[in-house]
Parts: sequence; C-alpha cells; structure tokens
Amino acid sequence: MSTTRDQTGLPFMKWHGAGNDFVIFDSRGRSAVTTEPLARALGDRHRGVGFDQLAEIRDSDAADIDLDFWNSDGSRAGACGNATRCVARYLFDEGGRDRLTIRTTRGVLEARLVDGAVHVNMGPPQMMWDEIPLSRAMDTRHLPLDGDPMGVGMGNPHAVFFVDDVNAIDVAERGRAVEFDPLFPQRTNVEFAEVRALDEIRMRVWERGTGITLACGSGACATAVAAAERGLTDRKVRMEVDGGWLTLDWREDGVWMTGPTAHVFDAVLTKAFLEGVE
Ligand SMILES: N[C@@H](CCC[C@H](N)C(=O)O)C(=O)O
Repeated sequence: MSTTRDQTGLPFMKWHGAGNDFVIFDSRGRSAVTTEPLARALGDRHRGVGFDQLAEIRDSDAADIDLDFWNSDGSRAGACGNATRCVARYLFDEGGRDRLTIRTTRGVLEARLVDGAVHVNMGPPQMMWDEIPLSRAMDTRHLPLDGDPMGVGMGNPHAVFFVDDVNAIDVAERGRAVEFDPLFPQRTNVEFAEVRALDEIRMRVWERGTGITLACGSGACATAVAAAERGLTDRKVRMEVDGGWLTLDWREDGVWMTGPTAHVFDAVLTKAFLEGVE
C-alpha cells in the first residue's frame, strides 16, 4: 500500500521546451536509474507521469555532464534538442557559468547562455546514407518515397517532407507509415514543413518512439538543414512548431538552436510505483 507522502522514492523534474515535454532525472553523484521498463512505465500519461522524452543527467569524464535520452515507448533517442536546452537552463540556473559542454551519444555538444537565452549547438548535420542511417546507399537529398523527402541525421534520423499546406497533412497517418518504412533500419522521425519565406518555416512533427509532439528540436534542425540544402531558405530561420517558435542557425560548427524552456514542477516517484515497474 503506497502512502500519499512517500519520501523514499525517486525525485524527478518536469520541464518543457515549446510544449515538447520531459521528465528529467539529475543523477549526478549517483548511479544511473533509467531502464527501458522504467521509461515506458513513466512515459504512460495515464498510469505514469507522461513525457515525450525522459532525460537523465549523469557525471561525465569528458564534458560538464553526460546526458541520455529515452522515448515514451522505452526506446533510446540519440539526440533531443529541446531537452538539451531545458537541461542547460537547469544547470545555468545553478549559477556560476554561461557555457556548458554536454556529452550525448552523438558527441559533445555546447550550450551557451546569451542575454538570458539558452543556445545549443546540436552539431553538424549527417548527410551520408550510412550516418542517418538508411538501409542502402542512395542520394539522401531525395529519398525514394512519395513526397520526395530529404534524409538528415542530427544524431538521430529524420525524413523531411516539404508540403504546400502543413495543416492539410494527416501527420499521424503519414508519420507512422514513414517511421516504420524499411528504408530506415532504426526507424525515423518525420517532419512536414511549409516554407513561408526565406527566413521562416512552419513545421509539424511525428517523433519516432513517441508520436505527434508539439515540437522537436533535432527535427527543427534537420528541417532547417533540408530547406537550406534545397535552396528554399537561408541558413538562419525562424520556425513555428505546434508549441511555439524555435530559431535555427546552421553555422560552420553545427546547427545552433534557441527557444523557450519551462520548469513545470518537481516531484517524487513513489516506492510503490518503482516496485511495480516490470
Ligand atoms: N524531441 C526531441 C527529439 C526526440 C528524439 C526522437 N523521438 C528519436 O527517437 O530520435 C528533440 O527535441 O530533438
């Protein structure tokens, strides 16, 4: 029987960036706690907490912190731009620094605090078929699927479709079909983008392992890269996603992203919940 004030459980934070929502564990100074079953149980919006991604901060021997990500279906995500920005905000709020290095599975990323805004360098895009990865060698700028998407890796796979009217797209139906297309051996995230101007894009997203979300930072980076590569936009764009606005700037050293961060609440998972995770 669980008590209403179980102090023996596991503390966590809830954050969001433009409506892309996260559970964050701060595991500095202790062993990592996340397992695939725990991520799946916590990601359940009815029986758990609910999140688009779970992020776990860990001590690092190569950067200021290590950061790992899980999707709500329990699968691992190699990159998560909006969660990286939220974690950077949390660490900047501790005070004493305006630069951070964050090691993720794709490498060490840099975050900067400039005039109160958190900027994250999500790294250079991966444009080769085996980096994304795709199932065989091909021109990643024009994938052999209806709608002529471009494939871009940002530490995770993305298929970016350019459309005339993003509101006319059934994101769930098309996104799910593309996520599981055999072209993508590790499945893929799927973006639908409407170019409004040389410096403005409207984008909706289907995330691998999670489904429709209100924003996807790495997806926004991939979309900005694909639009610039196809000559549709400049390399710096504003992007309207379902949950707000992001700014992307594809520079020599990588794709820099900025956008909102919000700390929603802190809470403790009960011991009973943790014991029920299978
Ligand atoms: N919301 C994230 C991306 C999430 C990762 C994705 N679902 C995957 O499995 O690759 C972001 O802000 O980048």
